[in-house]
Amino acid sequence: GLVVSTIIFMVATVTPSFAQQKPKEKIELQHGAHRTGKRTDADMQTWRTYGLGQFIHWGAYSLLGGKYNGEYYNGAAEWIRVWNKVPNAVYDNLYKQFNPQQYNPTQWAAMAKQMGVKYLTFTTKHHDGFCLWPSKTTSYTIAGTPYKKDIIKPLVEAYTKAGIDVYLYFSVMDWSHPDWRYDLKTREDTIAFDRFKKFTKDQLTELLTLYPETKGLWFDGTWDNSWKKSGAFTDSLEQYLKALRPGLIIGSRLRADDLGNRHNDANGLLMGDYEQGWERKIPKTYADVHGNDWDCVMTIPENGWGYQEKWLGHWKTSNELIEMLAQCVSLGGNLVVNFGPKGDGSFRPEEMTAAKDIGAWMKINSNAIYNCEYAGWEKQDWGYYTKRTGENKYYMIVFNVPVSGSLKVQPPRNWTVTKATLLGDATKNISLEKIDYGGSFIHLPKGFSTGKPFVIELETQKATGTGNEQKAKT
Ligand SMILES: C[C@@H]1O/C(=N\OC(=O)Nc2ccccc2)[C@@H](O)[C@H](O)[C@@H]1O
Repeated sequence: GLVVSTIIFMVATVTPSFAQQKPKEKIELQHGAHRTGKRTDADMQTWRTYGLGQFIHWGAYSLLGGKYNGEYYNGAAEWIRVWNKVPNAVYDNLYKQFNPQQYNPTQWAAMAKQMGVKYLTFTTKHHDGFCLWPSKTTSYTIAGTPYKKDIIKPLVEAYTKAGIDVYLYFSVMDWSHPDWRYDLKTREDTIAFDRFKKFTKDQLTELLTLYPETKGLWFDGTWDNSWKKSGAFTDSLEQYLKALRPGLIIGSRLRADDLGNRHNDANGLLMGDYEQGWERKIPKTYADVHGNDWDCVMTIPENGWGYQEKWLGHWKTSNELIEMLAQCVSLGGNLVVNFGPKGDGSFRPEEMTAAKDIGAWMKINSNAIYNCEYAGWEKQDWGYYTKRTGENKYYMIVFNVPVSGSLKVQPPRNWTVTKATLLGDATKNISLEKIDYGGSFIHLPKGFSTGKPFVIELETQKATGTGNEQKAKT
């Protein structure tokens, strides 16, 4: 009776209630994240302004285009070497036919410039190990092909000259190297993989030395246990590369922490300058972004990054790609659209059309994409908001016009919209009707339709007065 209830009372008062429980203990890590929050330096600020990027996957796999002996591989074309119908010896000798007579980096850069991309990510070496630069670390390089010449140098020069920053993709996993290991199970594995790590560091040193204009490295092929068990090495490698090239931008696919965690360390902190997990998928809400910088890399077909003669499944239309671009920028990220040139260095028509259409749209609407960030306004069904960094300027990127022809805008409390301008056709008379609580309706002219997404630029200011002044019809 009394004794028991007294004991229960005493226990209850000394045991912190669930809500008051101490935060999760921080796990001591030597090789976890060394920075919390975003990078704030100028190089990273520039990275945030890009909005739109181009990925290019090009290599020996481009010669096959996802096809061998008249049959199509139903996986990603740049992975065709793993298809049991392609003998490794056949694949590993393909490079002896690599002779892209239509390779014209100046034309590639011009197409990218017209498309409106601000950065390029280019495959220097994919999982097959074939190097598109004349590396001294292996004979499996462009120097051993009929083409002979360095692919990367003229590409970096042409894109840099066109005002497009260059980032180099590098696959750690290298199927061609005898010391590559998927896991470290024996002492021999560890000895071999130590040689492999030295080889990797040497190749990366070559890339940063030969192409000093490179703004960053896009790592891939780092999901296997061998790499997850090499946390200390991944940490020292990142520090070495950043010392070699101060300001270098490296995403979250390089590192592993002391316990083999990737992207986020055991304390949930991002290891890398931006989150690199958004591959062919886009965050749904701002919460999914966890306060990180991030970009989404996207194929135009459903999957497949290297040239594939037969695109599998659905091919994204230009409007779908533009909507993905709007979604990414509206959530504080960049969209990087992938192109897979053919073995001869030419682009397929669908990719050239996508570049042209996106470029035409960007010509009118790029103010809603470049130098923009997450707006934080209540999302509406008509599309996505972006905000110009450092200014009180907001953009509505509209994909779905309601049957009423009126677009609702609900700024945060105490803010109101003072002006609405249609980009590209300021004469189109759209009218702004103020409604309760700082909100507005933007009325589009009857029968307004551009057949493609359009942008309305909003000027805003802090609301004055009590907020119940007459609804001014402007
Ligand atoms: C950009 C793509 O990157 C890859 N792989 O990406 C991933 O492994 N993505 C991934 C893996 C685990 C979780 C989430 C994404 C490559 O295999 C592919 O050929 C292409 O180069």
